[in-house]
Amino acid sequence: MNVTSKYSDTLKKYPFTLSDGELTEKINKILDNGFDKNNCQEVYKKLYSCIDLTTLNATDSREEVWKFTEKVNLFEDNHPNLQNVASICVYPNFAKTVREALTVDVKVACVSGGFPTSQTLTEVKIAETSLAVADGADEIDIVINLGLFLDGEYEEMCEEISEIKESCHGAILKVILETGALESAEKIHQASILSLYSGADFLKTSTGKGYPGASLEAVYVMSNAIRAYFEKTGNKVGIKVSGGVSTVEDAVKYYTLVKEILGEEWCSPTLFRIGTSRLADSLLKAIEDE
Ligand SMILES: O=C[C@H](O)COP(=O)(O)O
Repeated sequence: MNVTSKYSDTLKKYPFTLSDGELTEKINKILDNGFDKNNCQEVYKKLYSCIDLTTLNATDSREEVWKFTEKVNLFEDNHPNLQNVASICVYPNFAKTVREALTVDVKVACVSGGFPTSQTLTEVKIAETSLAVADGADEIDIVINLGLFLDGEYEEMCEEISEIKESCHGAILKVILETGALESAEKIHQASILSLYSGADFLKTSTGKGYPGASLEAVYVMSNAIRAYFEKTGNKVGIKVSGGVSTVEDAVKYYTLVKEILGEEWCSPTLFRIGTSRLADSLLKAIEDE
């Protein structure tokens, strides 16, 4: 058996049969039953602790990233009863700055691998990842090679992810599917399965750059892929919702889908994250308003 058929065979073990109409119906049913009970202060607090607080601007500088980190440091003095965000997510050239500035127990996450397009040489992706980890990154967020995936070149796509995983040297690897660039729910399902079998510790929806961000459909499909993979292998992989998540209502909807599909165990920063540059203040306001 050659390697290409290995990945095609893996996909055959995870058939996808939902029509778009059925997908919408299933999502609506989960939200009708679960949204109201999750729309409460306890969940808002949990959601805050699941945030990957993100700054990914072309204009980011060491000084700005340092100030960004200081706000996270001060959070615990100002909100002694709340759990801090899970991580600060930056470009890899700021790993050292965040690591040096952090005085609280929050992870350093770096986008890598030619983020956000993933259009660079594998060797560059590996070097970028190793250097970010050496500079203090605990977590690495990379995008799949979308061109390879859409061309059906699964072997090359998966081998590259596995090689980058090795260059993480134990850091958590989040694999971004860029779901807004995929053509169907079935493609999102297939990209999920391939990424899971390539060593992803988290599946992540979107980069927040250039394509539509997270959607309920994507999170439903990815959560079900993670569940099916867990049932077959016993491996628990996390899910990160990102790209355009800015309202408390949207965050609670995503939480509700993940909780109903994957269960309570997935509802903590170990297995659930929201990557966002905009949600934190709204969530904090909702916590303080209640
Ligand atoms: O990885 C996280 C995303 O880039 C954040 O996207 P956002 O700026 O739309 O919240």
